[in-house]
Amino acid sequence: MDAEEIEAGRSRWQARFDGAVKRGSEFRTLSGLDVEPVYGPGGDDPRMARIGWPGEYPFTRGLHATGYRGRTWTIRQFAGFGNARQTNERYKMILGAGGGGLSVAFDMPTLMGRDSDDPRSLGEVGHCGVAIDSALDMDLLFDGIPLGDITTSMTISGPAVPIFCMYVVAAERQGVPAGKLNGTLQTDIFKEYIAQKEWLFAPEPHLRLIGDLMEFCAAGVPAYKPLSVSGYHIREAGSTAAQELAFTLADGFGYVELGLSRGLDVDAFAPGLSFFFDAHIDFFEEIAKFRAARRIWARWLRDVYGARTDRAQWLRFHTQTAGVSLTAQQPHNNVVRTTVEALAAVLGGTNSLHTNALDEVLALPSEKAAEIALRTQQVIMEETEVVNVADPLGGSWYVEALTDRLEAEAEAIFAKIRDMGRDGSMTSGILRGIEDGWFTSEIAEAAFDYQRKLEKGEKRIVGVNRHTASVDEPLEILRVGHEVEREQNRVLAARRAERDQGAVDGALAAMVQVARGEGNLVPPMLDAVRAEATLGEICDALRGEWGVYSEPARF
Ligand SMILES: C[C@H](C(=O)O)C(=O)SCCNC(=O)CCNC(=O)[C@H](O)C(C)(C)COP(=O)(O)OP(=O)(O)OC[C@H]1O[C@@H](n2cnc3c(N)ncnc32)[C@H](O)[C@@H]1OP(=O)(O)O
Repeated sequence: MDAEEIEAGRSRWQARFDGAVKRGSEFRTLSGLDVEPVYGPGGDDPRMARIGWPGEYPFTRGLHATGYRGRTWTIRQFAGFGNARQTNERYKMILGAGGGGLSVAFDMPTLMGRDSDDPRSLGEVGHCGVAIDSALDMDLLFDGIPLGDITTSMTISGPAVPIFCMYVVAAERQGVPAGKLNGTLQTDIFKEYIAQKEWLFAPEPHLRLIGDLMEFCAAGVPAYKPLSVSGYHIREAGSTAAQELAFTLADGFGYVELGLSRGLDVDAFAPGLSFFFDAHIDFFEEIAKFRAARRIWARWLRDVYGARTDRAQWLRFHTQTAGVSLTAQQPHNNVVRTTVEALAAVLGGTNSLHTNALDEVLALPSEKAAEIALRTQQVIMEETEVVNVADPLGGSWYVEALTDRLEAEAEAIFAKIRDMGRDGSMTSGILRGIEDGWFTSEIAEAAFDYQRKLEKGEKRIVGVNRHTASVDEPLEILRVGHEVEREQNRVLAARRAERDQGAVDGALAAMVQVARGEGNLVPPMLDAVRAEATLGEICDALRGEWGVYSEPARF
């Protein structure tokens, strides 16, 4: 790109910047030097066609001309344990301490669409997240938290749609219509088959449910993001950065194809697709990964899927620091790891961020550890001045080269996935890759390779294979007692006794009727939830219709 074109780009950026709302008017270094909102080349730079300016295609440098001068990222700490009341208290603590949004962690029975009193739930209720059995639990979870004023993320994929319905019903009971809700539901079933392994049904009925949800939200809940396409679980299962990038974006393309196959307008539904990435410990590689992700997504959405609006081309993402990088040995050092990873996410332009607690490798975070994790973000946001300049590493020879390299790696993987399918679509390739165990074995190979390097000492972790002597004291960790399960089951039994069983049975039967045919499942599911049908009952009714899915055994 020649100097004239670069100057034209700079003027477009300037006009956008001037017209946008900023958080302040003076942005300086700690010692008082004025800083520009963005930096670019002084003259000719052939890389500029790929890099561009913040706020314009291909969005390598961020979605907004103002970067974090317009708005800083959302501090969104993932939290949930015990019952809805206990978690509600933690949310109030997070919001009181400056958290900007909420993020619900559900317990294992809920994630698998089982009630707390299901025999399979024994010993798991409230352990890795909060137990939610019915809309009444959702009411308690957000008691005193106005759902019309806050964005809430809910991390659940197998039973995402019934949980969404409970959220909508809890909002209705607060007097907030569905159309006013803003937030995110994970829903990403591809990554369940690929990495996390928490599905309910075979891919086909799951994709039908997701299509129903996309359709429902595009029509009536416009600000809501019904899908958060996740690379986090893929990376945490052991993938490389390039695999995380490529598998996640490929999954995203699969959901775009799903929307298109339902006859939806890409400019209407694509803004509802958001992303979720891992921020691992290799600082520059992670920054490059985030920048490459935005660029690839914008290009594919525009050139392959025909999106015309910026919002449909935007890749918005949440980041969580890498759980797998934390160590049980010398756990206080985890604060340092998390800080470095969080800074990478911020320099990569994350829209929302969770910082892990130092004890998360041992248990769910204690209140003190959760506070330190939150304060870590606040130190970065308030003290370091990194929020003054958009994409501050843009133009770095190293970061730009890594961004290009990751993009090229991802493109090669996309081609492989497409080739695996029957019809050249990404969806067909993904489904084939799932069926053949291709994704799982690619990730396993990468994880094995890393582990071998760690054991040979080629990769180093402080406290694990380097600098192991320590004056560690045991940490006090959060324990969820079994009385939580007993109490949850007592309350559930009482609710079942009090509700109108005829209404529940009728609503479930109506929902099954739609499941058997072709209508949208969200409205009848909402009715079942309003009648106080439980999560397990709703999912069991669908299991009765669609069966369950078992992964083909592979050696
Ligand atoms: C590991 C664990 C497990 O499985 O156990 C998990 O999965 S935990 C998984 C946890 N997952 C999550 O927490 C997912 C969180 N995801 C999200 O919150 C969303 O999907 C998100 C990534 C799009 C972030 O949404 P958000 O509301 O926090 O932030 P946004 O970036 O959308 O910003 C909010 C509004 O401010 C606007 N805005 C932002 N920055 C600017 C700026 N500089 N100038 C002008 N406007 C701006 C945005 O356009 C938007 O408005 P407008 O809307 O009008 O455009």
